[in-house]
Amino acid sequence: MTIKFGLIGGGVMGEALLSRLIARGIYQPSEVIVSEPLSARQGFLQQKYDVNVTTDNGLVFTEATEVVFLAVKPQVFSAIAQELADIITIEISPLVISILAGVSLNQLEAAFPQLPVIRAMPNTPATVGAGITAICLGAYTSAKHQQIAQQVFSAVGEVVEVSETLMDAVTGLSGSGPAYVALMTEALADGGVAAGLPRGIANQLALQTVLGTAKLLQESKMHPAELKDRVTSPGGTTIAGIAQLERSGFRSALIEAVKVAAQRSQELGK
Ligand SMILES: NC(=O)C1=CN([C@@H]2O[C@H](COP(=O)(O)OP(=O)(O)OC[C@H]3O[C@@H](n4cnc5c(N)ncnc54)[C@H](OP(=O)(O)O)[C@@H]3O)[C@@H](O)[C@H]2O)C=CC1
Ligand SMILES: O=C(O)[C@@H]1CCC=N1
Repeated sequence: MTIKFGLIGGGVMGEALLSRLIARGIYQPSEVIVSEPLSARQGFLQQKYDVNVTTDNGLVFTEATEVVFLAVKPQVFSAIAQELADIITIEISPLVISILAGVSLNQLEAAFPQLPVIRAMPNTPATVGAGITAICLGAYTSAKHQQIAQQVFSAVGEVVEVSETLMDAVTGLSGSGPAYVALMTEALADGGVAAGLPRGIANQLALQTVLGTAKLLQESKMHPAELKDRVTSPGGTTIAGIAQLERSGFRSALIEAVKVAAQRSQELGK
């Protein structure tokens, strides 16, 4: 069978994408090739998903007819671009989708001359189909390429299209955001334990509070400030907790975290 989808880098995000694309039947396992340096990881991916595996990134480019998906760390991008320089010819024209933080369309188009390129930023909830991905289109893309990217990322959650100037901000917010929310969930549970709850119950209460609040905000379309007002009884417990969060700079800490992560994304592209 023809190989349609090539993945370079079968790590956390590569596997998240791969698993959903196969589970949803968007690509058959035999239509997929994954390039991975570690043989143990290769074996794992081959056994779990029944896909073709290789250590040869060039083979991924020459075999995949529809999409080559780049999911390596930004720090190895220039080495990979050099390695592939002789392979990129006008005879091959897959859509290149990169999820590398900070790596710009200019850099991608310089590495893959004349090829259609899409820069994207998904996030880890993609693993359970609850991700959100921002995409921006390169100069050689067509409506067909946009449609392919929409289909690929819709398999793992929501998709938004943004201008490239916003991609670092997206990375600082939704790309890195799952880690901030995980940290907050852990801290909420720790607070519960400090207040006397058993660990298991504290974890369950913290997790369902985060999940339920997100669901309520999404389904009701309520502004977060309105929800906060609804929870705070005059002279009650919540306003006491919020006053402490404000004294500790909670909101400003989150704002600064997103800004610093966006700056780091910019630096990674240099
Ligand atoms: N994790 C996240 O939440 C998100 C990550 N991203 C972006 O996704 C990319 C991948 O991140 P993530 O999945 O977390 O990282 P991982 O380290 O889990 O995955 C990268 C994979 O690439 C492999 N690899 C390393 N060098 C090469 C090479 N020369 N050729 C082929 N494969 C190679 C690694 O193998 P080995 O382990 O053997 O080195 C590893 O399996 C990054 O660019 C990141 O910016 C984007 C959105 C969210
Ligand atoms: O931490 C990182 O660099 C990557 C990009 C977004 C999430 N993880």
